[in-house]
Amino acid sequence: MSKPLVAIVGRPNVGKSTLINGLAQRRVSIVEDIPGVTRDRIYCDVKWLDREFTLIDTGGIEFKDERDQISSGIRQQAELAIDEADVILFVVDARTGMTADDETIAGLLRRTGKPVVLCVNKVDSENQEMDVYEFYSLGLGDPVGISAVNRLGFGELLDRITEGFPARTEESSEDIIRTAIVGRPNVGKSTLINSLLGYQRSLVADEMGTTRDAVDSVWKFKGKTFVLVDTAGMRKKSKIDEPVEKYSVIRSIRAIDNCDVAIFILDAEDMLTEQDKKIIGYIHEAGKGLILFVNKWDTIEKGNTTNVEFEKEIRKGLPFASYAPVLFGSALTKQRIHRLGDMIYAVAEQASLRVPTAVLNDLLEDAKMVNPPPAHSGRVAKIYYMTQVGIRPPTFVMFVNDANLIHFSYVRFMENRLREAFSFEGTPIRIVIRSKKDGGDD
Ligand SMILES: Nc1nc2c(ncn2[C@@H]2O[C@H](COP(=O)(O)OP(=O)(O)OP(=O)(O)O)[C@@H](O)[C@H]2O)c(=O)[nH]1
Ligand SMILES: Nc1nc2c(ncn2[C@@H]2O[C@H](COP(=O)(O)OP(=O)(O)OP(=O)(O)O)[C@@H](O)[C@H]2O)c(=O)[nH]1
Repeated sequence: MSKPLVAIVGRPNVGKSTLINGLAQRRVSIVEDIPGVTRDRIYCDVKWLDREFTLIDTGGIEFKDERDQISSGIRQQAELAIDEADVILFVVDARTGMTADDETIAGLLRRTGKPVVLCVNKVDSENQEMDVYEFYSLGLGDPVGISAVNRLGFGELLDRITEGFPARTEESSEDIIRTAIVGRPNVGKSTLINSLLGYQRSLVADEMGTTRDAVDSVWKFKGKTFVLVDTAGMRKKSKIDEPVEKYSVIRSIRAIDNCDVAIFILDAEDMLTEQDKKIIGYIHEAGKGLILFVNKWDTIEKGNTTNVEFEKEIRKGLPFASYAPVLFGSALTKQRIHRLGDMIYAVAEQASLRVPTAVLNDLLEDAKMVNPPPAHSGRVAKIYYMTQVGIRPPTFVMFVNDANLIHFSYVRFMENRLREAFSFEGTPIRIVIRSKKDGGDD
């Protein structure tokens, strides 16, 4: 059930971004413009036949360091991918031909034993196909020639990437709620899990960082079963100047992909960082339930309005996730953590809520009266009806005469109406606008 992770590595300018954009499926999200999230996209979901995976551009995750030499940057990138990915997609450039950096990366990849798909980009026409052959000497198997710009060769490339992946299965184990515990290093993830479980887990010291899935913990609470998916312990020993945070990003993404509800932990002493916003943006875009837990609340000197002020500050930084409940507490002293079980359960329920079409259309009629959809260059938008097509997250389709006439602000207005009526606390919702020729049936 875990969605495989594919990491792209390669020198700058070989066409990694172009390839990612070509492979990405457009996510249907009602929030189109999340600051810092959609602009530098570091991941995307790819579906191919009955397989799916998450594609990560490790280059996009890398933290810039002025003094960093290019080639050491590449090495870090590649090492990161090696540690975390199920398959590595190594992109080289047919136009420049093989370079010393390519050989360095290939050397690293060969030693890992992980599956590597060697992708030769910029093979734009048939008479360039010979350019692919020189890359055999990298010792990484048959190279696949593609042209990312022209979207050529994608079928074969995707076949090769997904060769060993499991076929997608429908929802499994309804009553277990998978809960990802996410947050920067040191915010108290492990402490929280231990406190929830009521005992100290013996964490296996795994220097290779490969067996973390084994520490998912089963937590029983009020007759319900939760699986706590841990992302802690990301720190690698002994490597000097290791940018710790970049490890947490990939681990977090993997845990989020496989959860129903994510608890994002903030440190009461540091508050929101850009990195936090990115990860929370990812939770939102992935359509997962979200609870914000402000930990280490025991360390804060409190006045009457302290948590109101904190909450305001957090909400200001996360305008797209205003639906997420915020809880203040302490994993160490256990203050308020007993509330988390009920909260997780409530959020999971909200994410699975189904609203009957008749009820939705009553709501729609009301909404249209309060705020008729505006005309656009002389044309009037008509909204015919609305229906819910999915859960986790709740997803609605609104049928209209012309989707281009429905402005984003109107979608947001509808979202607000839906939330006023049904709450959907803790879960994103999606509204898809679809054009229909007329109001008649079909
Ligand atoms: N001819 C040709 N050019 C391509 C192809 N794919 C990408 N390019 C060009 O190669 C250049 C680099 O592409 P990017 O996708 O930005 O490369 P990148 O690997 O993401 O680069 P970094 O962000 O620097 O790591 C751009 O000018 C692209 O238009 C291709 O299939 N054929
Ligand atoms: N005062 C206080 N300290 C806490 C609290 N929760 C955790 N800590 C301390 O914060 C430190 C880090 O806690 P961990 O639980 O290891 O944090 P983590 O997020 O799992 O860290 P990584 O494994 O690095 O990802 C430890 O020293 C904890 O004792 C809290 O609620 N209050």
